[in-house]
Amino acid sequence: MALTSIALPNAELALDSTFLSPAEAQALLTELTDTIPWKHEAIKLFGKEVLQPRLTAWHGDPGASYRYSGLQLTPQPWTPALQQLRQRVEAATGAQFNSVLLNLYRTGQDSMGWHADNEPELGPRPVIASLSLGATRTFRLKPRDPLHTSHKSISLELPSGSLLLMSGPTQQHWLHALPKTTRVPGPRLNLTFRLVR
Ligand SMILES: O=C(O)CCC(=O)C(=O)O
Ligand SMILES: [Fe+2]
Repeated sequence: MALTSIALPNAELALDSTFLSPAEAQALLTELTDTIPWKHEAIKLFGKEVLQPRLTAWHGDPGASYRYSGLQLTPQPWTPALQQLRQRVEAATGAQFNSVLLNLYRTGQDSMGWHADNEPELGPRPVIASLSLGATRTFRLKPRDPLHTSHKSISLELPSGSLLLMSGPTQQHWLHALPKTTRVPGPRLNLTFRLVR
């Protein structure tokens, strides 16, 4: 299959639900879960330190450092598996990436809150390629400025092996999140490939 665009005003979204075969996705899930040096980071929320509800890792080219919630993240080097994935994702999207943020949602209780990936180092129209492995989780998008749009939020199911491309004005006009679920679907690993300037 190929990337198929999803119509949404003031956004540019495309999804390939079968970018990797189920067997490839399962093998990668096992390899990355076991070999990536996962961290459980604290972030400051209203002046209070809290642990993020997920494990994370940041890999990339040496220059691709990233400022995020007051943390200066220096990337770990590409592993052979991540480097190979980067090349496949670049070939499929026609875009270039110099870093990848990995998120491991251990259970349905791990999650990510509403945000846009709009840090200045990503530039004005960031291209972000998001690869999902493991349990299918619901990815939600809602308008950033609900008072000036009649558009409702949308939900996308992201199955194992799927590739979601967010580009153009998406980060400027929309927020996204990965809510908790009680469906207890097992672990999910997500990789977002980014270009940091
Ligand atoms: O896990 C996902 O699908 C979303 C991850 C995400 O939004 C991010 O890493 O910025
Ligand atoms: Fe994001």
